[in-house]
Amino acid sequence: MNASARPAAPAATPTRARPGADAENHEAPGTSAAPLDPFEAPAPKGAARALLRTVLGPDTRRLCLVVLLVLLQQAAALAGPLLVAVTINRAIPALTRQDAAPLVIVAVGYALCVLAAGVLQNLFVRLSVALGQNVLTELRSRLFRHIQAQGIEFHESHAAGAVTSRATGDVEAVRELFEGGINQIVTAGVSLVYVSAVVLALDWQLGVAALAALLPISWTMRVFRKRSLPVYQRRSAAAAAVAGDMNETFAGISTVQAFRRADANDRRFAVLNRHHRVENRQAGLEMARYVTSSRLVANTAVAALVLWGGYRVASGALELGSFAGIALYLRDLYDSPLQLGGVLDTYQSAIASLGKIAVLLSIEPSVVEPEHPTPLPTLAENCVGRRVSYQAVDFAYRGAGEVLSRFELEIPAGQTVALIGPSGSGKSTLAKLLARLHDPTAGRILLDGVDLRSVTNDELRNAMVMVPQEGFLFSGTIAENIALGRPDASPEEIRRASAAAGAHQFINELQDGYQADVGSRGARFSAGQRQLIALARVFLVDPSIIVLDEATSALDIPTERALHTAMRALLHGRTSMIIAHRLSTLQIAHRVLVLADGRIIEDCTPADFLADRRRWTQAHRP
Ligand SMILES: Nc1ncnc2c1ncn2[C@@H]1O[C@H](COP(=O)(O)OP(=O)(O)OP(=O)(O)O)[C@@H](O)[C@H]1O
Repeated sequence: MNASARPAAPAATPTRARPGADAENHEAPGTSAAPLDPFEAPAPKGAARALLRTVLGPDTRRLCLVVLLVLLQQAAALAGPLLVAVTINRAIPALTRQDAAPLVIVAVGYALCVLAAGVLQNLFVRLSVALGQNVLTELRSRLFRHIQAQGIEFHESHAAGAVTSRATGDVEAVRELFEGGINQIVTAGVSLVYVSAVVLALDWQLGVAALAALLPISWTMRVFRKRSLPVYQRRSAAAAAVAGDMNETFAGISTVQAFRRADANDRRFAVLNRHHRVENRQAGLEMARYVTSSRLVANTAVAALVLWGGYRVASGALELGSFAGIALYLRDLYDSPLQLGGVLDTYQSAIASLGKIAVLLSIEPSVVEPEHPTPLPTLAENCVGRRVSYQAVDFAYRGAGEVLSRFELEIPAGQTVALIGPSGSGKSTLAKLLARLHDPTAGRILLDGVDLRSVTNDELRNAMVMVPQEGFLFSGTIAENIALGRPDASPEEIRRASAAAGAHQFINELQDGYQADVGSRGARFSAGQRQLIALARVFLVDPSIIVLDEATSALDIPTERALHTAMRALLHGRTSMIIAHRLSTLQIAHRVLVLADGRIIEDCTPADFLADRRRWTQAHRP
């Protein structure tokens, strides 16, 4: 359903309905009853990490190398305070005894450490960026393939924007983690272990006290993690709702403007946008609370340790150098968890996003490739059509009532059937089942005796083409658009197909002919021209079965005539099902089926049907 056609208050998809409604009712989003839609389901525990493991799988060796580099880099980078301790405890007393060697060794060691830390850091960043890019590329490819493989049901029931947001916005959150977050997490983790060991080695008593202060710091971190995960999940859903609303509105901008929906849309968008702001602020507040409380604990601990350490030096229990080294290390020690907390924001966001990506990737397509395919019988000579049989077909859309019940229909090979009937009578459902955009809930549909579910996608692609009502043109040239179903077609084949469809003349009159750019969604062509291009596509594929949803837009008489001539030529000998929106189209058909409430109420010839034109009006009465 289009944004513009939808009433302002309740939204069509759960993604959008929830945030809007929540913002108005001041309820916590996500606290309502569990959603039926798997797309909206919370990620199962561990799903995000499991997904990360599978995408990181091929890069395990590179990952090990990154870890090794971090270990070495941190050892070099954190050597400074240890060298200060050695300088005070050993090198300076040696110098007072005229022995400069220890001081020179410490100075050279320090310089080497600084150099090594820089070089290793550079290598580590390069490797981890490459690793991150591999993960992101793999995630995007998986998502694109998976979303594209979903049945039409999935796409009809989810706002394109919400799906796109998961494929772009959520991947973006993972990108942030890989482009800095992981660096910091790994560095902070390694530094924590390393500094703890050195501090304990310098003075175990002061070391134990310093480490004990890590407990309250890590407790504040755990509280933050627990509180922030749902906040980040809600923020991510709110962002998806905003993206979804924008996407849908702009996709249907002509209807928005035709129905003067701009103000109503502004109001609805304002609700979603406010909700997004509230969730964003909430996430920011969580972060601020964490930073303040953990810093307070850390600074109090440093003050207490310096006091006790100073007292131990004065009493001779601790060397001055060791005390200085520990004091210098305290900053690194307490900064590590604080730093970890800082990047936890990125980490939590990324894990929430990975969870949502994992949920999307776990949704099984409603129409799947057969495990044990059956090939379609070879067509007899001079026969281009195939026999179609609907046998005891039941069908219901997800979450909706039954549309077809024990539906039976036989279409002999080569017959053109026109479907007519009031809106909602099941014409499109019947056509979509034949094109295998959905599978029957029960019963089966056969092509020359073979169940559609047993035919491979490759074979089906060549055997059947569905021409939707709106001839959608993709960005690119006209030639590329005509060759959509057969990208390997030669320019001559493309020209012949468009000539057969009656499109050659107007294409030829364009400045760049077949190389003309179609522009945004083919807006530069009339509805009739787009239909002719759509028919040319079908000529090129040369299928045995055609399912055609006739365009409803009014065409002028010459274009309609051209379209009918093209359709007559295209359908000749093939089995076809046309959802007829024009009385004149019935003349192309061999048979007319009148549907009502998912049943055939009349099965007759066009001549019989047309004998009484009033029946057309009756058949189309909603
Ligand atoms: N995606 C969907 N989800 C749920 N119900 C649907 C969906 N698509 C169609 N329906 C319902 O199935 C029934 C048959 O719809 P269908 O689109 O097949 O009718 P139609 O005869 O083609 O109508 P129209 O001429 O208006 O296109 C209707 O009650 C409709 O509301």
